[in-house]
Amino acid sequence: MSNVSGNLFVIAAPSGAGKSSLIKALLDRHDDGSMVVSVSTTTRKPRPGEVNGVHYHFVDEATFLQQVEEGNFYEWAKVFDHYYGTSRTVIEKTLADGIDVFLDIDWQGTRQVKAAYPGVHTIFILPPSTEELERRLRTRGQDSDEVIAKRMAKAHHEMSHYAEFSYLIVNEDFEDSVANLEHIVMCQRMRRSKQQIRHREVLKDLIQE
Ligand SMILES: Nc1nc2c(ncn2[C@@H]2O[C@H](COP(=O)(O)OP(=O)(O)O)[C@@H](O)[C@H]2O)c(=O)[nH]1
Ligand SMILES: Nc1ncnc2c1ncn2[C@@H]1O[C@H](COP(=O)(O)OP(=O)(O)O)[C@@H](O)[C@H]1O
Repeated sequence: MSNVSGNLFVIAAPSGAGKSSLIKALLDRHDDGSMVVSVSTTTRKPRPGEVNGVHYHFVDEATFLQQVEEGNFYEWAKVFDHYYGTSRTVIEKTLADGIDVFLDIDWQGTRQVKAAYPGVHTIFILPPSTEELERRLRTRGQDSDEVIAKRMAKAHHEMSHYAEFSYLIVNEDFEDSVANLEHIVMCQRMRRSKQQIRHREVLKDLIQE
């Protein structure tokens, strides 16, 4: 167990802007166990290729609402007619172990996390245009026309909350966006370790305060 707690990052975006791909690319670059993405619980049905426990914990509505009652969620919200929530114990334990945690959640959940954990770093991902957003949803090829239409209709509302976030990344060139995301994460890591080292005895020795 580390004596330096991990950083908490929220990454939000309209569906299809690229947040899951960006988080995955960043985690692939840092596969030393120093950062993880939280696996949410949802009542949405799995898409082809999605694995229970890896992409989401897929549950029915009664199970989800029971977990709400039991206070198991750090935050939860209804998005696109389905419930989504973040496990409380996983977040708290992972951060306490010194591991950085990413939450891929919507603006409603972000508000709850900011209230519970003011030190959270919030990042919003924008697509370069509405047309490109729709193109990405279509090329992802995992949602029906009806679902895509619903997601596009909600996109402007989701994007209208961008100013509630500390950082903004326009995901045009994918590699540039991963580099920007990595920069934000590394800067926060350095700030955090500097803050925590300040209180250590060893530093007193080094600078002979
Ligand atoms: N509040 C909240 N939102 C979540 C959670 N998990 C996923 N979401 C959001 O729910 C929305 C839909 O997610 P999903 O169905 O996977 O679609 P995708 O974003 O298009 O891949 C996205 O905005 C996610 O960020 C969660 O645990 N809490
Ligand atoms: N910068 C980019 N340029 C082109 N396509 C992208 C870019 N970023 C992501 N994509 C593609 O857009 C689609 C949606 O990305 P995804 O990560 O699933 O979005 P989200 O998690 O925000 O819903 C995927 O097919 C992904 O490969």
